[in-house]
Amino acid sequence: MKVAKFGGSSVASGEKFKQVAKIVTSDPERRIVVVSAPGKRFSEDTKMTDLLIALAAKVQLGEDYMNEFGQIVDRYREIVTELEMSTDILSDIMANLQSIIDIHKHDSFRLLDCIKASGEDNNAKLMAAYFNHLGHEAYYVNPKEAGIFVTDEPGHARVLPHSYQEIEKLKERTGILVVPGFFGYSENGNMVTFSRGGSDITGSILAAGVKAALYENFTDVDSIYSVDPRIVKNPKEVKEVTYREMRELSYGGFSVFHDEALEPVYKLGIPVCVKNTNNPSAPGTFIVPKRKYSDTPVVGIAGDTGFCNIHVSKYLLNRELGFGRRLLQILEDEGISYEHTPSGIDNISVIMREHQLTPEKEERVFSRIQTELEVDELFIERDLALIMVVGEGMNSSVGIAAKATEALARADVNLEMINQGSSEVSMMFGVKSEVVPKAVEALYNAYFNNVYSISYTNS
Ligand SMILES: Nc1ncnc2c1ncn2[C@@H]1O[C@H](COP(=O)(O)OP(=O)(O)O)[C@@H](O)[C@H]1O
Ligand SMILES: N[C@@H](CC(=O)OP(=O)(O)O)C(=O)O
Repeated sequence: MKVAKFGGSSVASGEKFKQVAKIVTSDPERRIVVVSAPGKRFSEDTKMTDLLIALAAKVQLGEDYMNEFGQIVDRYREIVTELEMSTDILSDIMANLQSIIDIHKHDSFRLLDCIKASGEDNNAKLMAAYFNHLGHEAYYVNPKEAGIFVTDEPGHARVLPHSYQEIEKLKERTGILVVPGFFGYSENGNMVTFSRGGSDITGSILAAGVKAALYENFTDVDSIYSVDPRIVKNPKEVKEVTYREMRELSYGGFSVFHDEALEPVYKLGIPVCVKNTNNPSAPGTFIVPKRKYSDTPVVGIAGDTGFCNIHVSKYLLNRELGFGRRLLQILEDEGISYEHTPSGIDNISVIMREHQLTPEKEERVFSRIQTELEVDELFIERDLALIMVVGEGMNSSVGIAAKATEALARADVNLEMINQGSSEVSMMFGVKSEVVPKAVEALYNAYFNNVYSISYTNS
């Protein structure tokens, strides 16, 4: 049995629905289909999820929302019309949206989450109806019915372990099962979404639950490339990448696959294949437990913005018992998670996602660090980006770091931070956000086009 997830770009129009149906029905193993909400039809288009967020904002403000409501229904109408299906389903979609608004209009968080989830929910109903329209046995399966239970953290849900036993029961069902991506149900029955791009997570949870032979993730590119194709034109395709490498690359900014989506499948060793809905015969990229990496120690280079760094220094910090713990405790008390903590003898930096540090939190955190830890120096650096050079083969190669620093120096990129974890599967560079494109391009040229002088050898 295979689980096939189709991203927003693969279900953005009636034409794309037809392509999805062709792909699914061409392989009887493709029994579980996960769909996102309709994505962009062209680069300036707006994703359904963003239209829904705009609708929720209007409702929250108590303003007239008929324009946003109309745009959402029109997107579905366009698909239904292109598919030459009955427009009756549009009344169901309108009734569903209106009832979410009526039930949750006084609870902003819940309203936003349920409206966001409706994008995939209504699209899955439409996809199942389309399979039926073509004469196939297919069912819309709500995530509650499928057994996807999650924590009650709107916009950040995590799967609850007992889900997997429930999901396994789907194996007994017949026909094509169409499950909406992006959300599950909390124990008390609320619809709760994963973070943005989270339909990838739904597909992975289902693949793990039914112990699928393969989790296919259909998108709009022929493969995962060694660098974001929006930064470097026609980059090298990646044929195989390990779970560990992919986790680092997704975290580092490869938006093609959600960075939390590997956890469910990697424990069971279920392979993932990223494929193109518009070119399904292309082999795609396989994400696997192990790969041969002797010829390509570096598999990819990723960059992501939106970080900041709180830097503290204190004379004889290294002798002060519990300093790091107390510093991180202050952040924990404010509900802030940190990403990295590079440190020197008398200083430590805490790198975190910038959006977590609201002005009020920043004021409290700074005042507590100052008074409780009595530091000599305390400042924040904003607009930071992290660039990751990733590859399992790096730990047995000499000269990899030298090549990176040479390339960055020649591209006139100032390094704010260098970090290499003990796993040696990645190297991380902190840079200012605005230099990400040139830094990534310089690194790509260094590793994949060999334009710089330093070369590396196997140790
Ligand atoms: N390294 C990469 N390899 C391939 N695509 C990438 C990479 N980094 C970023 N992308 C972008 O990810 C896009 C696909 O992800 P996304 O838009 O979320 O697709 P979907 O609509 O299928 O969920 C591609 O069109 C591409 O622009
Ligand atoms: N529609 C949601 C979830 C998702 O996974 O979408 P996509 O497959 O288009 O990345 C979002 O935009 O975040």
